[in-house]
Amino acid sequence: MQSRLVDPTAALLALRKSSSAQEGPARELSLLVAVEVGSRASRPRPHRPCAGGRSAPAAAMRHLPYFCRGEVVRGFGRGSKELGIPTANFSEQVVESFPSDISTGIYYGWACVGNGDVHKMVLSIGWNPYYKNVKKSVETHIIHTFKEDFYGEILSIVIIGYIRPEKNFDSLDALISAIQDDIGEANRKLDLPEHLKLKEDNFFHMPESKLVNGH
Ligand SMILES: Cc1cc2nc3c(=O)[nH]c(=O)nc-3n(C[C@H](O)[C@H](O)[C@H](O)COP(=O)(O)O)c2cc1C
Ligand SMILES: Nc1ncnc2c1ncn2[C@@H]1O[C@H](COP(=O)(O)OP(=O)(O)O)[C@@H](O)[C@H]1O
Repeated sequence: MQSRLVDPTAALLALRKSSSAQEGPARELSLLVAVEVGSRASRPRPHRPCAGGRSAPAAAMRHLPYFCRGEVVRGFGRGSKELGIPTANFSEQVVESFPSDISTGIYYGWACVGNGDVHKMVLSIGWNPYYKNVKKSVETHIIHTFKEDFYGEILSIVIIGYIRPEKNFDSLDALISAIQDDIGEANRKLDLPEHLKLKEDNFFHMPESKLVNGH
């Protein structure tokens, strides 16, 4: 499934038509969350998305800024334990809803857990060549210290800029060091005024119940 941000009521009606097996508000919310993914075709683009001074693939840039919302699910548990850098994973359904031609690689943007504050983030899209994953994943490291895990919560992100392609590394230390550099780059880029604007976007202030009701 690939979908742009659409009128939530229309999306819900379309989904109701296509899935009659399970009914009820919880089902409606999960379906709607799954489709609440995409760039905003009608939204004026306030800036050209950035590529960290390097040339970024056109397939990365044309989809940015990219808005996405979905539940946080479990991954392999390596982020915290092996890297010391936890990454919140989206479900397979949300990963599949990304444009099929969006470049794999490392990106930066803004993220919000539930109705919490909006924080800087770095994001990895792809197969994690160092670990040779079989399934594509979309993983967000939020540049903030949380008191506890937030599995099952709704993570909202806007992807703004591309940093680099995914790479294999000779050692775990080299991978960690590259991710730390990405975090540094994201930190600097996101302080630019044109990026700060997206932090205030209404997307981060839409309670899920409103989306379900289509208001
Ligand atoms: C900013 C950032 C950059 C990353 N770069 C790479 C990379 O170049 N190569 C790679 O194999 N994995 C990369 N990863 C993915 C990590 O390997 C992955 O997050 C880690 O394996 C944890 O996965 P898990 O959440 O499934 O446990 C990156 C992750 C982040 C957040
Ligand atoms: N700053 C953070 N960024 C992302 N996830 C975080 C952060 N702090 C805590 N977490 C929690 O850690 C989890 C990711 O840890 P990780 O070890 O990568 O496990 P997994 O492989 O299950 O994603 C997230 O799902 C979230 O619940």
